[in-house]
Amino acid sequence: MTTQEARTHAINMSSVLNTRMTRNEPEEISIKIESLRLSYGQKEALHGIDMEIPKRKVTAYIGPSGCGKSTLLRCINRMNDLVDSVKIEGKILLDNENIYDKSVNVADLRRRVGMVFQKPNPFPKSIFENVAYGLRIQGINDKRILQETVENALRGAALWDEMKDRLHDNALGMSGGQQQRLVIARAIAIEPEVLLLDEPASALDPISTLKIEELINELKEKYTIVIVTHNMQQAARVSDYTAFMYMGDLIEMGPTSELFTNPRKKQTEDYITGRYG
Ligand SMILES: Nc1ncnc2c1ncn2[C@@H]1O[C@H](COP(=O)(O)OP(=O)(O)OP(=O)(O)O)[C@@H](O)[C@H]1O
Repeated sequence: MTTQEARTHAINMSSVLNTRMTRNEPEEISIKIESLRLSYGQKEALHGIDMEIPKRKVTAYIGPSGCGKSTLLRCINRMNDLVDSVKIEGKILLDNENIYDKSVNVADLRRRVGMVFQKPNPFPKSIFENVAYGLRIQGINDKRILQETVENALRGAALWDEMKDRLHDNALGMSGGQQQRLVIARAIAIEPEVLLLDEPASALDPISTLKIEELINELKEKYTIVIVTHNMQQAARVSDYTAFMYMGDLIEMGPTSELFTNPRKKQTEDYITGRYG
């Protein structure tokens, strides 16, 4: 990219941000990551991350492929525990409790910290049963409670109006964008505190992407949201805070408007102006 192109790119980014205010007031913190190191076998993928994630805000992780965004995201609900060779040191405090403490029940943790992946993964069941799933595995089978929860979750995921007459149809018959909102409804049905979104819109068309972005904006009223995205415009549109990662390190984190218009580190500037990545 030429210097002129980089400048134009930066101007485009700042126009995405032009309605956003710089935030300096202290935020309530939901998640505190302290000296987090993670290795897959002999290879260290996170080299000691310290980060504070504000409550009921959207925090975006950006950075070049392989820098550790998804790995860090998966640490927040201990999904990496499922990888055989993994070794994790450090702490992640969720409301001041270390989620890596031996006393922590991982199933409880995953109820508090829901996750949505890049590819929608509904179960081959009805729309209703997909959303009710989390309640059913908690042993809740009361019809009235299930109906109320499913309706609220579908409303919360902006799907109710589209789906209210199709609740007993198979979820696999929905479009990709609808399936992704269904998976979000499934996640919010059990009222988590945190929602982790790993590139939730990268497999979707532009209109479905827009719907997911609008949804994220609404969901942050109730949930702390952390999103991994490859798309810097998307990070600029949906997030309040952005963390730029590079090769297993957190390079800088700050209010999105500041990070994109006035990055403190040269590596961040090079990345957001498209010089690498
Ligand atoms: N299950 C795994 N086993 C071994 N190595 C892994 C595993 N998952 C990720 N890695 C390695 O850890 C590093 C960080 O990967 P990660 O997927 O977290 O990066 P990322 O920034 O999310 O990348 P992308 O944007 O391409 O998804 C990479 O070098 C990757 O190859």
